[in-house]
Amino acid sequence: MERVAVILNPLAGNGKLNNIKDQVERILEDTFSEVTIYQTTDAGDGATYVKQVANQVDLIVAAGGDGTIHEVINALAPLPARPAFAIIPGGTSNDFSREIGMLQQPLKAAQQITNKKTKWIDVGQSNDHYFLNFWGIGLITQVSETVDNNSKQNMGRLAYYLRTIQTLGKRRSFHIDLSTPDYEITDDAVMVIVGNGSYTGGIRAFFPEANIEDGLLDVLIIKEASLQAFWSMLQSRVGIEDGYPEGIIALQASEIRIDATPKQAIDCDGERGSVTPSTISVLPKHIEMVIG
Ligand SMILES: Nc1ncnc2c1ncn2[C@@H]1O[C@H](COP(=O)(O)OP(=O)(O)OP(=O)(O)O)[C@@H](O)[C@H]1O
Repeated sequence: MERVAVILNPLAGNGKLNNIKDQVERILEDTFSEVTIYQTTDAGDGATYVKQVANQVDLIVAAGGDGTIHEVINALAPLPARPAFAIIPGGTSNDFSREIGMLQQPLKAAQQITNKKTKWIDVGQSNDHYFLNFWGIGLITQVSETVDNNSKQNMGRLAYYLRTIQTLGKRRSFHIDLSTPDYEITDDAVMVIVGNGSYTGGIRAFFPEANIEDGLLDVLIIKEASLQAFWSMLQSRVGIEDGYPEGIIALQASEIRIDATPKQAIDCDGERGSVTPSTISVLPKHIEMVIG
């Protein structure tokens, strides 16, 4: 692992990476023989750089918030030959960087990358979208939509959960037909979440036991009646140790087909994707990831 491309969003996290990009470069250059920093100037640049450099480097480092990570992984995952991937966290939640044990100070994360410790990790796929953390419909999409930048900067990850309280009053249930190799479920729900990693909005809220190497996705179906109990549980413990409240269906699967009536907008890792119906599958050990 010698040739490294760093795709860096200088605006991420209110510009915090912009001030330290030279230091990041120096840290990486002490270990890797070839380091090039590509700064994004607009949404979409991250994907363009991946396509340009993927077959010329051994490692792509995405430096930015979850939006940048999502863009880079979506360009990387479909390639037939994929360089290794690493993250320098620079945003608000930095969900997947937490999952793989990266320190949250960007310079410390750059230092961790020089250890070249790697792991092959699973990637989730929903139609032609890829996700590292979660796929969701229902309440979770309303939460992502209504978290504005001000709230994010002032309150960070808590913003997602404060918004959830506000959104609880506006929930609307929908009908789902969900099937996996082992289950057929027809029911009403206010939220369906499929997890690969265990972090959402910076905390291990929904899938504390998720494993990114097991070739399985975790599914949670939350019904209207169980929503308040579920929310109380998240607030009180921020993690699920003793099982889920009644009315919540939890299962694991390698492939999930889901249709919803009315159609639901899909959120992948906090970014708006397509709409249902969707086939969600896991690509087992699809990416070699540098871990902390
Ligand atoms: N220079 C840029 N100007 C405008 N948009 C950019 C630029 N670089 C990247 N983007 C886009 O901005 C979006 C948000 O970026 P990113 O997630 O890195 O930062 P953030 O919003 O500060 O982080 P977080 O979402 O964790 O709060 C991404 O979807 C990315 O494609």
